[in-house]
Amino acid sequence: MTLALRDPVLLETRAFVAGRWQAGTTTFDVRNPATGDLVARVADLGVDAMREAIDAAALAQKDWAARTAKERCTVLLGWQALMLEKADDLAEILTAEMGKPLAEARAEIVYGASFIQWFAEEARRVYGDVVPGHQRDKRILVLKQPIGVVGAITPWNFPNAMIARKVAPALAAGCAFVGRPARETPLSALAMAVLAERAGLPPGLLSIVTGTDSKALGLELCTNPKVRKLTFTGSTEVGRILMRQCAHDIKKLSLELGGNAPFIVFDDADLDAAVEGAIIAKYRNSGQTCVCANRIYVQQGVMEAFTDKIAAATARLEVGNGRDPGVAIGPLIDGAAVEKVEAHVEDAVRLGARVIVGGSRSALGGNYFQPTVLAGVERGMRILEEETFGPVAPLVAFESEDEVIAMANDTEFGLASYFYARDLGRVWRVAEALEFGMVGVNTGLISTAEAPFGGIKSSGLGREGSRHGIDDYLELKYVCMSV
Ligand SMILES: NC(=O)c1ccc[n+]([C@@H]2O[C@H](COP(=O)([O-])OP(=O)(O)OC[C@H]3O[C@@H](n4cnc5c(N)ncnc54)[C@H](O)[C@@H]3O)[C@@H](O)[C@H]2O)c1
Ligand SMILES: O=C[C@H](O)CS(=O)(=O)O
Repeated sequence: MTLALRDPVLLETRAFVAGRWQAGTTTFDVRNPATGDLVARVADLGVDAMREAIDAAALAQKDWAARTAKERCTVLLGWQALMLEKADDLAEILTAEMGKPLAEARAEIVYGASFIQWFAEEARRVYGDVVPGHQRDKRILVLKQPIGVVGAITPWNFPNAMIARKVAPALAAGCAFVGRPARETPLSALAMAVLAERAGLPPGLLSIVTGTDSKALGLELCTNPKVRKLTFTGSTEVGRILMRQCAHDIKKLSLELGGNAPFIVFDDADLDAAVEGAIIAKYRNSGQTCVCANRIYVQQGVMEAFTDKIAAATARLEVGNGRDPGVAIGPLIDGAAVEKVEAHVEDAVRLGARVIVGGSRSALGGNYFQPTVLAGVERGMRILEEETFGPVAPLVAFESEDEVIAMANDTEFGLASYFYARDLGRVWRVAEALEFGMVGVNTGLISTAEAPFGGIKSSGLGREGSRHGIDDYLELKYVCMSV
């Protein structure tokens, strides 16, 4: 498969390790989920390369931290500018390896770049404290210093933005960064490294170590004492493994994990707005986002009207290759993802749910699944208990506010949640009662660099973005000075 890139150098297949592009001795295939075509063969590196990257990061981090915040800011803003300048090529690469529609891929590039801009600016506002002393001869200072070498492991569903959301605060804070992208989607991370090098990031400060041995590469990041923080985005299951592996070194951890977002439509909602929000929250990235509406609760009085509207909107969504204009639902990442979605639908129907729209694999075959609306979904069906990670909207009826709050909170996860209502008292009550890290009120799209993204319970630890995001890459040092 040949990509039509204006800047073909961006399709880099070597790993970026310790300031050098390394081809390694073996490669792994990256294939287009839409067609199965080979996109590239990428360097398949192992633990030795990971150690080399970590060692180089430890050396480069000292000088980087010694630079002024303004100097770090300037380099990061140059990187951000290059990402925006090359957004079309970066989007082509992203769609080729991950499958999402091109328009969504380009939006992801802009979204990723916004984190680099945000934290470039935040770098200059890492303030410490001068605290009134507890004794006449004492002066209390609180310094904020970079934590050091940061290891990062990222998922395939947002191969640019999930790197950017981590590397930006890390570098802004004065840390060094060693990233290991998902084996399904390494090319976006490597293209970002090409631009980082062009932007003048010092050699060794940023490494992208590509390889298929997730466990060994991850274990090195978890157990190498030079790595002082691990930031992970992915499933809760893997997050638990990494948390255990980091325990020995008491590494600082950021975990952005799984979700099971409720989307609640009350009877005082603007139904057209609720449908618009549900379409975005459910079908963005073909349902493959951690904040997708996984459960759609509709108050009984408006269930029929809402069902008709969301069914009509869903039926209009075009399924196809993400490169084709007008396509809203691209392929899922692989066959296993299709099988999971299919199993959720079959389980729900077996237990009494009704297919309103879609309901099975697309006639296109391969990794395509029809956008689907299910009615009559009830507790006990897998589709409500597990993260479907696909284009299926399960509709669940409810009667009262208390009932739906209890159902919405009845999950181990606590990442995103959404609801549509116009009564002000209800908005406050429901927003405060939902046990999630994020709540969208009358909107289905909440993710932005300005806000703290993250969850509670089994959805993870820490926040990415906002003025809070950089704190996870800093250590507080208390200086007690006797004068
Ligand atoms: N909270 C968030 O911001 C967020 C964002 C995107 C995805 N996710 C979650 O990620 C999941 C989907 O992504 P995925 O399938 O890539 O998740 P995953 O957990 O299977 O993999 C994530 C990353 O971890 C690596 N990995 C897998 N096993 C590992 C191990 N034992 N040691 C070290 N690394 C290992 C993978 O290669 C990949 O790079 C969903 O649960 C989704 O909700 C969460
Ligand atoms: O699923 C991964 C991302 O966090 C989704 S978002 O674009 O940040 O909402």
